[in-house]
Amino acid sequence: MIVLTADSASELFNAACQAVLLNGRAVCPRDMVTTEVMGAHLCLTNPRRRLVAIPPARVINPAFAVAEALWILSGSDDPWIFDFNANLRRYADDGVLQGAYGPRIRRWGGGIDQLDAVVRKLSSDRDSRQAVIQIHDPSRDHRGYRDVPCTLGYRFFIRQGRLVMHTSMRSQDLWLGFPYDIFATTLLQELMAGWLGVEVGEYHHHVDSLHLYAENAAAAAECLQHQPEVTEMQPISVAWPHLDAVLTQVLSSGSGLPDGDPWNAFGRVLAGYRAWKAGDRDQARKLAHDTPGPLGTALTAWYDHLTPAALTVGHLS
Ligand SMILES: O=c1ccn([C@H]2C[C@H](O)[C@@H](COP(=O)(O)O)O2)c(=O)[nH]1
Repeated sequence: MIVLTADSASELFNAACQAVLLNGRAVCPRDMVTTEVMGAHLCLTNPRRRLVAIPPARVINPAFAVAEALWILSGSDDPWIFDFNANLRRYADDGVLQGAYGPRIRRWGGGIDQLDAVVRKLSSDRDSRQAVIQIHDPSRDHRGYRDVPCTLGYRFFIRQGRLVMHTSMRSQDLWLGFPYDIFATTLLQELMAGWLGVEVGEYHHHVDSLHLYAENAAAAAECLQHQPEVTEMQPISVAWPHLDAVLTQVLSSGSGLPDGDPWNAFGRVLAGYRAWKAGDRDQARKLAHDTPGPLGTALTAWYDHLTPAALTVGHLS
């Protein structure tokens, strides 16, 4: 069991890499060698410091981080997400990621919007311990699909005027999964805090199997030689009744959102990445340059890091 606390996702990521490399044991599920720590409690004290960056050892694709977070929040399982990360296609059955979180969060059992349920629960009982979002679904997750959700669920608590969030994961790939998962979950936490009219509190990430695949172990060790980059994203919010309209706007074109609005920055990052994939490198770099804050810087870093070989095989995370 490891317990780590940090003020930024970058520092938490580096501390977790160190802990897994030092204490991990080899296991081989699905015939893939990993180094694993059983039981990890990772606490992020400032959830707006959600971007993992350990340049040059770990550079993430912020466009995929944004795209995946919005894809989940919008309740989607649409394959458009593969445009932002071609690797995900490998986990699809019938062209769809059967473990997609979005439909489970927004339409559990075909109808229950669990975001709405949490908003209502904590609005009516501020101290409640019942604000749960369930993701693991035994009626679907034992059917043999390739994609079984790694996240079991989320819990939310208002304590000392702040929204504290807990996530439980059965399985976490520290290298490929963690930077994107923590981006999405802490964005959900911040939006939920806004819906409830409270500040953002601590974020707790509980993982059963925290692992590094053998192919990423050397890169994880390399991270320990570099300083974690600490950045903080500007506060973001949207009124609960407007969530779906804003998501649709950002995901379609991003246009019409005011400059300086963090949703506008999300739209630019998505548009920039689409331009990059369409081969318009100048426009892609311009959009990254014009995106204020750490997201724009991270997107430029991602473009700089891409190699021609990586592009040809579509290996984009
Ligand atoms: O949100 C996710 C989804 C998947 N994974 C990783 C964890 C495992 O390495 C792999 C799924 O494999 P199984 O645990 O299902 O065997 O994907 C994550 O880290 N985060």
